Amino acid sequence: MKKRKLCLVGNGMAGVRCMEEILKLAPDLFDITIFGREPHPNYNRILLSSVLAGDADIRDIVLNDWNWYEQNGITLYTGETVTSIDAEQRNIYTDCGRVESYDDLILATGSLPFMLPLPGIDKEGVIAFRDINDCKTMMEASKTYKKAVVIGGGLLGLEAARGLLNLSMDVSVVHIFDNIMERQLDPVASKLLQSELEKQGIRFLLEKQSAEILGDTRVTGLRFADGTAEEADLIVMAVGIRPNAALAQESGIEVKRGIVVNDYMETNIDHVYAVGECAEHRGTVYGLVAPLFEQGKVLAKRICQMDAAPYEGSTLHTKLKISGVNVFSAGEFMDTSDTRAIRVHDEWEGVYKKVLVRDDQVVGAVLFGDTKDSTRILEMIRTNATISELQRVAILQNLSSSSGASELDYVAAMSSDEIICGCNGVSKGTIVEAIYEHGLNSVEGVKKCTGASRSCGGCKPLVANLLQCVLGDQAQTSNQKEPICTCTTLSRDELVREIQEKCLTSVREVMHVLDWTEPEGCSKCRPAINYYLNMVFPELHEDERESRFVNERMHANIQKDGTYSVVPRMYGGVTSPAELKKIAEVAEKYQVPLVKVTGGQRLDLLGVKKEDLPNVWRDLDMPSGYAYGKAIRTVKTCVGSDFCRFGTQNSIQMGIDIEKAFERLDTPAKIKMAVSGCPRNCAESLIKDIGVVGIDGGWEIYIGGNGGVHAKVAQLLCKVKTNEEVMEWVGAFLQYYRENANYGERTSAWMERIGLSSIQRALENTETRRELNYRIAAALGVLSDPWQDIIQKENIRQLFENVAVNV
Ligand SMILES: Cc1cc2nc3c(=O)[nH]c(=O)nc-3n(C[C@H](O)[C@H](O)[C@H](O)COP(=O)(O)OP(=O)(O)OC[C@H]3O[C@@H](n4cnc5c(N)ncnc54)[C@H](O)[C@@H]3O)c2cc1C
Ligand SMILES: NC(=O)c1ccc[n+]([C@@H]2O[C@H](COP(=O)([O-])OP(=O)(O)OC[C@H]3O[C@@H](n4cnc5c(N)ncnc54)[C@H](O)[C@@H]3O)[C@@H](O)[C@H]2O)c1
Ligand code: SF4
Ligand code: FES
Repeated sequence: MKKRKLCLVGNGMAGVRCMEEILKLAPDLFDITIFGREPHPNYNRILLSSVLAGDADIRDIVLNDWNWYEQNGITLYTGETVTSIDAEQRNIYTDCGRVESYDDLILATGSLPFMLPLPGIDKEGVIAFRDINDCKTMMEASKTYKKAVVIGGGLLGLEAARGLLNLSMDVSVVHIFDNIMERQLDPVASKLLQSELEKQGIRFLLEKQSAEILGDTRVTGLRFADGTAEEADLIVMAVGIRPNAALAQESGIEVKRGIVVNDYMETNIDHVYAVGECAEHRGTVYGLVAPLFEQGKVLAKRICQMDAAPYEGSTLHTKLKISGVNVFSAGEFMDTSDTRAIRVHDEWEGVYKKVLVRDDQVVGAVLFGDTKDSTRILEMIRTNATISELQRVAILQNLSSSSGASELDYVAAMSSDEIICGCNGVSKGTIVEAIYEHGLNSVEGVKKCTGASRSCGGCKPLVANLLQCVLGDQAQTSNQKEPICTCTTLSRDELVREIQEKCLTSVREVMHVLDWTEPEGCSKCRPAINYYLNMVFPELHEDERESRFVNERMHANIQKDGTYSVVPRMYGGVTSPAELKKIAEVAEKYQVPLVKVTGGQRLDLLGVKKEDLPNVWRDLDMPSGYAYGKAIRTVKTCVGSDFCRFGTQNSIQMGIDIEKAFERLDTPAKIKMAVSGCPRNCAESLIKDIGVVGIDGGWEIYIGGNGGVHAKVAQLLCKVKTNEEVMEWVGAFLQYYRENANYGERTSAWMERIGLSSIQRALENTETRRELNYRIAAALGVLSDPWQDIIQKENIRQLFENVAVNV
């Protein structure tokens, strides 16, 4: 039978996904030709945010490489724009003079970024963020220029801003309303997000109407309608998108906001279909991939002349892709007169959750700080589930949050038709079936087979947990190779191995010998390499302060107003009248505006001027508390058996001993510890990286707790009888973490990745613990107090005083 001729205009995410569905259903039905304006094969546009943020490489975001087109017999024309359609003759015409006939035509031309029609818009340095080219322009600009302004505080603008910040630019976000992401978040969540992003270093200019782009040939600033202005070397416009429907309109196809389609993605012209962001369905134009992929499935069936359920529209749901910031929004998010809300707002933990209910049906949700409930709530919205009074009470108190259950418990409790991958609509049941049927044991395998995690990647941890749940130790969830940054293809383990084998002893040497693509590295890899060198060769490698983050270079925490905070070491949180007097005198002498007790039981002198730091340290004459470093921070203690009538162990002394033994030690991420004298746990040992709890006749040691944004309850590592054993196990655990975790990875995340049992297996061997303690002693042996070093050594002090503060 003669194949029908199928043409696709637009080589993007929606069109090519629809083609994949068609090839799955009827691989021999069509002779396929694809036209794409961009000079690339189909790539994952979503991950451009990750490329900009340095978390992915452009080479890794290709979805269908050149071979895929060839293997499927597809003729592909890239860098070629379709300029008109003759629907009567069924011909299309391109800017290269090509004429192509078709039997069926799919339009998937996507969107165009909206550019505000401001005077000066055509100046050099004013761009959108839509494609690989824009991404490259931003990365290039960051090498020469410092000040970026992003116009638009929506999803795209915020992800662009975070990426530019990672590229070491100063970033301001200009937003027209008082609340950012007002299309997805209610005012409470919006303000929480703004505050979190401000902490990360993004500046917000709210309720600002842009009026003019300043500069001669290149942009130098942005002027607002209120007369104020903001300096800018680069302006990124992220104020929304418009369906790219001009080609269709000029060819006589019905267009309103987008190309008008019915429930089968058919336009008003026979044999012409539209899918993706260019299409308007029942008055709605979508700008997220999940609906576009749903549309593609319906169209594929229709075009293959198979029975297809109509496309009836989608529930919108989205997550912001900024690492460390968890934001989810689905369906309705603003309270109305006929909705009632179930709300949780924990200001300590920075968690806000709101679920909107109308007539006992969940119609929307906003989650900030903890988004683990998102799949479950989305399922309720999608299926119009009615909730009982009991469910209403429990809806935000599920397994994932306060009860301390693990991520694995959470995924185990999901029902089989719950969706794991929102972008691609893949359920838990489908993945489990694929794992068994195809013998899959990795996230990559699941991705290839089911499509789960192929788009935004946000569901990867859930897929990994599901694999572990189904396969236990057989699951390969931790050893997938991930380069440490985009300057190299080397993973953390490979880098450490190369350092050891090639005996590399400086950051520069590592970059040179291991063929770094950026000769100076980036803000992600430089501190990481410095840490790995310190860890592998503590005695050989001289710490490279210029590779450290600003707080570690300054040995103090920089504050909002540019001053610093100084936290002296107070072992176990114990002080004395003499010490308190000294601190009070220093605070008075240097007019320290605020003295505060920290969460770790230390005294914090806030607001110290940079130039006063060395003198403050000299006058204090106390060791640094390392409150600024990826290092051993504090050991919090309770009153313990000496004073407390419930105490079974001397927690104060144990805390002091631990702190004295391991102070100053560099670790992949900060380490907080606590010792409680009995299971009442007054020192909150169970939310610390290491928590020690006194019991009758000994101690319990807990690991992997976290009291921050990603709260985690610590898990029991072991029970021991003596104080010496506590020191031995704590030392071994610390060194094992130092040697195996990724730089920047807290113990809680590391443990979630590799599993408690693998740590227990490694440390249960006495000989291993002995060797680990031997190596930690070597690392500790070369450390000295940094404050004293700066005071005593003139050259370091000068260096310190001249250091450029680069946040
Ligand atoms: C930085 C960024 C981050 C994003 N993050 C997310 C996210 O986290 N989650 C999410 O769901 N969505 C996200 N999106 C949105 C998502 O990428 C889009 O919804 C999706 O790519 C749209 O697919 P599409 O095929 O309709 O359009 P596109 O992917 O834009 O593809 C259309 C293609 O058609 C080509 N074309 C247009 N006209 C012609 C012509 N006349 N001839 C030939 N070729 C033509 C265009 O050059 C383009 O390559 C993000 C978008 C960006 C830019
Ligand atoms: N994580 C994700 O899901 C994700 C990430 C990036 C992009 N996207 C998608 O890409 C598309 C583009 O994103 P977007 O953020 O540009 O679109 P958007 O329409 O979601 O947001 C644009 C924002 O710009 C603001 N704005 C409008 N005019 C302005 C002006 N003159 N000055 C300042 N601010 C102004 C709006 O109030 C709005 O908040 C959307 O479809 C979005 O869903 C999604
Ligand atoms: S944890 Fe136990 S020993 Fe420590 S203060 Fe509380 S009750 Fe007393
Ligand atoms: S949720 Fe986006 S890829 Fe799975």
